[in-house]
Amino acid sequence: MLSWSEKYRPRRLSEVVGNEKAKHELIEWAERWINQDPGRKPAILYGSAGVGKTSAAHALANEMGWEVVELNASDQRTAAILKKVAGVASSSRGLLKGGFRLIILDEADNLHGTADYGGSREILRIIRSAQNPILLTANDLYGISKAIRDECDLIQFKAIRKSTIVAQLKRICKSEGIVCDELALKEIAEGKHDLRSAINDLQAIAEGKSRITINDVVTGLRDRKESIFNLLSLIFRGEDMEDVFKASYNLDETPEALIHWIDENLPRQFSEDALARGMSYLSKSDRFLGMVKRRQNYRFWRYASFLMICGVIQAISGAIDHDRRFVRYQPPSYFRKISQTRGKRRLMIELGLKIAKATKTDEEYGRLRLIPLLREIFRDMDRAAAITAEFELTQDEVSLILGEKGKKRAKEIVKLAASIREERKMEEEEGVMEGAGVITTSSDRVEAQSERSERGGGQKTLFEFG
Ligand SMILES: Nc1ncnc2c1ncn2[C@@H]1O[C@H](COP(=O)(O)OP(=O)(O)OP(=O)(O)O)[C@@H](O)[C@H]1O
Repeated sequence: MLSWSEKYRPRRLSEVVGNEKAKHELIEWAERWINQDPGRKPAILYGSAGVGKTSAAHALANEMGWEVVELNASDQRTAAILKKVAGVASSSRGLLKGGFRLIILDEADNLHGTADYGGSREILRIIRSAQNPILLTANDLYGISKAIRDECDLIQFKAIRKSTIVAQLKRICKSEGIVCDELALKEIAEGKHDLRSAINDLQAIAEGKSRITINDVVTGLRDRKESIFNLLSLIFRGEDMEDVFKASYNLDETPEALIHWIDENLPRQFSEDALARGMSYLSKSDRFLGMVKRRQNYRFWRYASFLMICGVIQAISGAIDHDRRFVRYQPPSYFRKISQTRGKRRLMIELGLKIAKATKTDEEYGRLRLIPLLREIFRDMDRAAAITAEFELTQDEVSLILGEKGKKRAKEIVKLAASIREERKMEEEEGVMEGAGVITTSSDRVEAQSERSERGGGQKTLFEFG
């Protein structure tokens, strides 16, 4: 069955509710392309999930009569594929009326996985030579590299107001022939800022009903929220393996998320042998999750789920009678850490790429091996400044290399690096002048040379110790 969020995906910009300013900016942006305005650029539509960014992009293309070439997160966005698909699309004009192809790159803030290696650079190349309009969408604007951001127009999609959500839900109910009181719709919209999740909740609650009341909503929403807690309690109570495994089919979470829930809560409920055995099943399960990632083969999810659910039930079977105490399950702390360190990890990857480029190695080597080495080398201020100048590192990147409490030192290093770069530029200019015969006398040269050594420039090699 088609999900309602797909069924009711807006086809025209006027059907995209809310975000009037963003829609207006989008139309102006499209006009710049139509008029071949010299200031036309690709654009980034950014804002939280489910507020209509992708829908607006498609609706725009539909209204303009533009063909759409779309790459989304599930595509293997290797640089090679990007080159083939987006490269072709961005250099040759479409055939339909309007004459453009609109290239939509969904989740452009998610370009850092292995599959996307090199993708960021490729996108930059494509947007620089674009002959067709390109729209990137992103939840996190700062998840897109600065280089790309600088080359794009930015259009923000804001959270959708509760009243707007309610009005849209009302329209859907009407079209589905469902009688629904306003209070129930308000309850669904409560605390939400996007339409996708509101529509999904409405559909789940309305299934098999021709009328929805506030009670249906309250119980419906509670059931959905509790499903992960229910599953955990079925596992930890050691219920029938087959039943629990089947119950997991209805869970609105991936095995990748479920393993974190089990991992977080298993030690809260069990200890010693049962815990050790349970953890060993989780580690086996995790290997299959790794295979899913590496090979992009989702069939392994089944084995992973089997091991984390049935394996854990098996592992704790002897301990259940001892461990019947009530435990309040907690969401995985891993999720919290991930969201807290997201920006830092991204910066780390960008730094790895920069170092890799400068040292002709790869990103992983740069990040895992060379950053720790640089941390040691950076104890020496002069060398730190020389490398910073050579690699063109920013203050944030130097701070990252220095680690905790390195902020102040990073500032000094970057300042010194700037003066080294300045000095080098002067030296180059002097060289040119010398070549052109401007500095002719030997005393001029001696003066220039002694000035340089006074400033201490150009004496040490970058990685020289001691
Ligand atoms: N502003 C809107 N007007 C009408 N429907 C919307 C709007 N926003 C979201 N929807 C509904 O939610 C669904 C998902 O929206 P869409 O894919 O456009 O969101 P998005 O902002 O691109 O999210 P993501 O960042 O996850 O890609 C649409 O198919 C539509 O049913």
